Amino acid sequence: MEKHTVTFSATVLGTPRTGPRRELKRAIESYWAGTIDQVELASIARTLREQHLIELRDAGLDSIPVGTFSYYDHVLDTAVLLGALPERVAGIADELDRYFAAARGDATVTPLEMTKWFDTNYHYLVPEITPDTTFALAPEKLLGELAEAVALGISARPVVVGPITFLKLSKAVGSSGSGAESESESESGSESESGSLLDRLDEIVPLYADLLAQLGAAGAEWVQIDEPALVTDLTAAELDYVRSTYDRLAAVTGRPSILVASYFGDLGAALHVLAGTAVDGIAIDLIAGTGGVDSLAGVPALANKLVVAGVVDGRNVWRTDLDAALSTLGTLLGSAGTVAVSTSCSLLHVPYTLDVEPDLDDNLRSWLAFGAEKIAEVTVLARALRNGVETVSAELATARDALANRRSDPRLHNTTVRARLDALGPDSSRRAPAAERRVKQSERLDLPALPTTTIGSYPQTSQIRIARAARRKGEIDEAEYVRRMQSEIADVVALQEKLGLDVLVHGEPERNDMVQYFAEQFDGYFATANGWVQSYGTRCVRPPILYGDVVRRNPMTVEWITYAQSLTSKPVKGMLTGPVTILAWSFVRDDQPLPDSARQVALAIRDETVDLQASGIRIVQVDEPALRELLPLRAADKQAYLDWAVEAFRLATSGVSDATQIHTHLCYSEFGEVIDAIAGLDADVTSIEAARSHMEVLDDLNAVGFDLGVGPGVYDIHSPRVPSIEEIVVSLHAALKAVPAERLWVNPDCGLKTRGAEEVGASLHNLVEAAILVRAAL
Ligand SMILES: Nc1nc2c(c(=O)[nH]1)N[C@@H](CNc1ccc(C(=O)N[C@@H](CCC(=O)N[C@@H](CCC(=O)N[C@@H](CCC(=O)O)C(=O)O)C(=O)O)C(=O)O)cc1)CN2
Ligand code: MET
Ligand SMILES: [Zn+2]
Repeated sequence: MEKHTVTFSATVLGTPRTGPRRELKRAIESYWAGTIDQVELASIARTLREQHLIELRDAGLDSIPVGTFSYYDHVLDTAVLLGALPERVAGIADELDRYFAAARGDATVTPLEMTKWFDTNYHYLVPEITPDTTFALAPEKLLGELAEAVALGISARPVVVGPITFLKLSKAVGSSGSGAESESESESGSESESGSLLDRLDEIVPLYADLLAQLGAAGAEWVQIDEPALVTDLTAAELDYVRSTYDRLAAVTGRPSILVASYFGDLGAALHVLAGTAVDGIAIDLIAGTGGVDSLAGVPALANKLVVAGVVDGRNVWRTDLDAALSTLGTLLGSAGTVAVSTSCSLLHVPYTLDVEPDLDDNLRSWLAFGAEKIAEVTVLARALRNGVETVSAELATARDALANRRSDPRLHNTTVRARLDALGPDSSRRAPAAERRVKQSERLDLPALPTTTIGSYPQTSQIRIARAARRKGEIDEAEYVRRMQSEIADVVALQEKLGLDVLVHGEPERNDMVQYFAEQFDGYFATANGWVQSYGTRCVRPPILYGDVVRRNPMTVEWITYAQSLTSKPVKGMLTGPVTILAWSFVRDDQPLPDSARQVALAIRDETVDLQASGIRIVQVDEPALRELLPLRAADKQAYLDWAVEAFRLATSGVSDATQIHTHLCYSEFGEVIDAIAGLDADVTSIEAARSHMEVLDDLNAVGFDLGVGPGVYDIHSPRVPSIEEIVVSLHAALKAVPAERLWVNPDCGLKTRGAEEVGASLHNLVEAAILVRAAL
């Protein structure tokens, strides 16, 4: 390290930001609704930031990340920092409204595309870079947040998304002025097109250099440059870009010390490259990384750097094994110049604190650590390094006891479930050939060509949420709650009948969330009361905690679906969430392999499909929107994942007879790398997000010989815009070029729960009319 460097010992790479009680979410939504103004919003946001900074300092961190606050998304913030918002929002004079227009669109502007942040359930906005993009530094937000912290006397470390990651996550679009809609060639965004964008480093690295100098002048001792893209497979040319970029940034005069933060996996070859530059520190994820601490010993250049050791899991909720972490840190001291203790990644992905979870039993509580508890673990470990292990012996003993308590808990092993899974042979997850199933199903269902349907949810109105909140508080009893939900179901069924849809749904009003709803009904799962985690923008989820063997206590959906079916002679689809998605959107066990957990969840879902069938339900949809999300970041690990993921889905869906039609639904992703797996699911009908990708997914499916039913989404439900009949007709004709009419279904892109009732009625009306027109012309 350079001699001026002041080092630190305890930090985290980032923190949650929506507010411990979702205060920021509520404030932003109030601003959108026009009930508060910008001044009030800014003041709420500032108070939240300042309280949080003080908490982090008082907890004992001696370097505190700033600039990680966001009104919507940190990648969008980086686009603003670099002056790279799309041309189509440039005309919006107000800065904040321009920002929100880029994030969410408005009456005239399509928003940036949203996609998954690496293998997490957080979504970022994909910056669009055109040949005409002229980058320009806009550091006010970051400098402002730094100044707030400095004024509080806090040792603040500004955080920015790094230049390599920024360009790798951005998408190249044709030319300025054109919206995302017209950019078919680069719709697959980030990954495939990224090579070409790295040649724009020459334009943005000077801005980062300027930023570093300004941060140094404003009093920052350290800056954290996040480069999670470095844990993905990089070509030799890309590694050269890493080298030249950080050589250039390290050469900036008056800069703070530079910490390059990697997370979500191993740096691999990029570690040697980074270590060979003059950056001062590297943050290493010692949880997700499989190379482990020993691989660092072979990097002599680390001996003059600060290694920020991610030994506390930033993405899962288990209490840290402090003895194991200390041993890792001990090994690391042999290869690094200096060691600081940290979380493995930003705490964005975990809830704020266990303190607001009244329903946890003492045992389970003792096994867990949310944000605040993880910060405490970091400081204990840092104290052990600084002052000796004996100074934290009480904390180590508590951790040891909790771990022992967890290991011996009977809830971790259910012999019935394990015996049932052991008894299943490989044939238990195979159905009869698709062609045989098709014959039996079409006799039973008697559907027209191009059947119309929806993906499951209808608008989650405030009426619905108020009823659920009232039930939670005991203000209404179960019978009244059921009555209100049934009345919602009856409305949704009546609406679908009126619109003339062919396959109906019950609308999912009773579900707080498509994963949490099921987790609440499984043994082995704990659903939090306040464990909110940002999913995108102001939308949050409460990932449930899988801690033991999974047992379905009772049928979970049968009464709701059969009620809906009792109201109509048209088929109503049973609606379930698949095992991969249930796990992807949960905090999962770390004491057994994920595929083992997947089989347990799959068995529970399989039992539900069988019960639905026995109650007269003819179609069951098992959603797997997160299939792509869990795909490992490195090519070498992908196939093994896809194998167990497909197997789990098939286990969940092969308990029914040939005449029961299995649907699945996939969304939120680019499907290129998982196309074979989609075919492998062997679902009779697959509805898939396609509206924003111009139906290209259909050609990809054809390329792998897919010959089952498919419903490419014909309009984008992420926008309030009502699609016209004509444009849906155009979509359907495009689909018919790739898929014969016998296999084609007509449906939206995804569920309708975030939409308003009026636009849903109008959109579905147009969808049905379009299907009738195209059908007539077949
Ligand atoms: N787990 C998960 N991950 C996912 C998705 C998903 O559906 N689930 N979809 C994608 C992301 N899309 C998402 C779309 C919508 C929401 C969403 O609407 N979230 C809601 C919360 C949903 C929820 O849990 N609702 C509960 C609790 C609602 C609530 O806040 N109630 C109030 C009281 C009632 C009120 O005033 O509205 C309270 O508790 O304070 C319910 O309905 O019961 C929100 O942020 O507002 C989240 C993610 C990918 N990842
Ligand atoms: N059945 C679910 C729904 O319609 C599928 C959503 S995929 C994120 O909401
Ligand atoms: Zn979906």
